[in-house]
Amino acid sequence: MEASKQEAIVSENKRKFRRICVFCGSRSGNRTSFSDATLDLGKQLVQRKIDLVYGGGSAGLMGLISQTVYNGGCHVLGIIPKALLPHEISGETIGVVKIVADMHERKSEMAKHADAFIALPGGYGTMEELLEIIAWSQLGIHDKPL
Ligand SMILES: C/C(=C\CNc1ncnc2c1ncn2[C@@H]1O[C@H](COP(=O)(O)O)[C@@H](O)[C@H]1O)CO
Repeated sequence: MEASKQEAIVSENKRKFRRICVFCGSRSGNRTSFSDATLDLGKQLVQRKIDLVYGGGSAGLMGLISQTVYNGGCHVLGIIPKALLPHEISGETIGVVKIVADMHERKSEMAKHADAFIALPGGYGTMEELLEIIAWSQLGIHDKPL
């Protein structure tokens, strides 16, 4: 095998986080710093060639992070319960959208597909997702960084 190919594989394997799950608001919130932080994170993911796993919504900070990562050329996987499709997705979908049965399956799929979790500002939904993923860590259900 060529040395350059070998180096590429080694550096790829060294890269710990290939897909990060981001929990964030389905609204933009009332401070521009929320959108600024979301945009910064999206750009960081793109710069580090890290793919995004998120809740699949197209509005608010969820829409902003997914659009930023997708436009930057990284893979975006959105996971959304069927019942929420008309509420959280409007217009064209971004990246790959996986439709699941319910909220629990959504969280479990998000956790399965990600190597780590990051929470940005959000509402009760974001808080719930973050707390559950922390609780799963405490219970030993996963050992992924958050
Ligand atoms: C029904 C279950 C849990 C209760 N609630 C939620 N669990 C997971 N995700 C949720 C819940 N409520 C809303 N969400 C989603 O969070 C996203 C951000 O919402 P925010 O309120 O704007 O922060 C959004 O996609 C919501 O659908 C059983 O497990």
